[in-house]
Amino acid sequence: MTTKIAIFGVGLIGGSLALCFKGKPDLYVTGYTHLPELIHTYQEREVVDHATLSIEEAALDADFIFLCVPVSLIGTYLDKLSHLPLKQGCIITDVGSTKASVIAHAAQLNLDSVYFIGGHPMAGSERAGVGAASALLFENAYYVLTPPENVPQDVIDRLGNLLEQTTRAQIVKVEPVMHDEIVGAISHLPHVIAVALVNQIRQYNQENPLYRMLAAGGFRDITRIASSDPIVWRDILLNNRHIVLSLLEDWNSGVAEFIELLQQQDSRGIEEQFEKAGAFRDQLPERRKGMIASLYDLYLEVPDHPGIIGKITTEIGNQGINISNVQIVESREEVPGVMRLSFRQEHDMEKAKIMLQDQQYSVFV
Ligand SMILES: NC(=O)C1=CN([C@@H]2O[C@H](COP(=O)(O)OP(=O)(O)OC[C@H]3O[C@@H](n4cnc5c(N)ncnc54)[C@H](O)[C@@H]3O)[C@@H](O)[C@H]2O)C=CC1
Ligand SMILES: O=C(O)C(=O)Cc1ccc(O)cc1
Repeated sequence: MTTKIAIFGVGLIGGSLALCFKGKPDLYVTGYTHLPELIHTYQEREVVDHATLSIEEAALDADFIFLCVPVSLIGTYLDKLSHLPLKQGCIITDVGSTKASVIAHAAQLNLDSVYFIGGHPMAGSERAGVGAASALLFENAYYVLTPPENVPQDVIDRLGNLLEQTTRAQIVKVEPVMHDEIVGAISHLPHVIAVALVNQIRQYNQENPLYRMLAAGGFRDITRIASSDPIVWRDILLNNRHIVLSLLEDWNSGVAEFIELLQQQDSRGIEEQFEKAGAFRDQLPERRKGMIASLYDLYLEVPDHPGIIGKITTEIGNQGINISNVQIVESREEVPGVMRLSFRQEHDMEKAKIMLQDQQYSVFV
């Protein structure tokens, strides 16, 4: 029997889930959008089996409904769905980056013979929209579920099994408030810091453009998440503001401690800060996808020939290897330029490296 899945908001996360479900035996995916112009985009990109502007058409016969809209809209769609005669046993879930307020909202609704289970795939990227969606996004990542106590285990398993089998993520159950505290610290706080840091440098750069010119790999890497979607992040930060505010106070204390160490020229104290941080960081799991995604970079020397960038990227594309980003780090006349190719998957980077080395390029990881 066909299992019908409705996705509300086929953007980065909704589109990636749709790509995980679509084409699997006995799964049929309908994408709902509020924007007529997106219907064509969904169809052209073949992310869903069917696209619709009608909430009823998407929801009424669905076995699973995934709410993949910005956090401030999850409650709005839950309200709308709660007034519809949904299929008995239907599981509604969301992918929002905060959980406590969504769970509290759902608990107040009169959901008759349907279930709500909060969800949060702990993987993503700084990009937004269906164009950035990928079936591989959640592979080897954690996928948090926050089921309310009154949801039977076999219902939780139904959602967990669907997700594990299609996304290849690992399901973990976490209590919603604890989820928001931990995710606040490992994801929301780093996003605020990255944005504040980039804006600090942006101001210096207005006086002197050498700042941007000289900002190389390290700065770019630690600030990648500052390019995240403003609407999605406005919603996340406002929704989790009490936790983020408390984390920012702790951050201020950490900065004040550093100021003091520098004012006192406390050499040992500065060393200790690096030692403690390094020891903790070295214990982070290496191979698993974390909240903040890695990019795998390859560098290669390229002669300054017209068309060379197109040639290299096309050859890599022809091998079915996905490039996430391309940048020319340096290119001057008479001097070979250095091209940086970034990949989301380590195995893509490895495949590209071997292919380029076979073609006699100088390649560095
Ligand atoms: N960006 C990331 O890496 C991650 C995001 N999330 C969560 O996933 C959710 C979606 O975020 P993304 O996919 O990143 O954003 P996105 O911007 O790529 O997708 C949002 C989708 O919502 C749709 N949408 C916007 N307003 C709407 C409305 N009024 N009615 C119906 N649809 C509407 C958009 O058309 C788009 O398809 C958010 O709740 C976010 O917190 C969760 C994990 C990772
Ligand atoms: O770009 C990155 O690495 C992220 O941090 C992606 C991300 C954004 C929001 C989430 O709730 C989870 C993951």
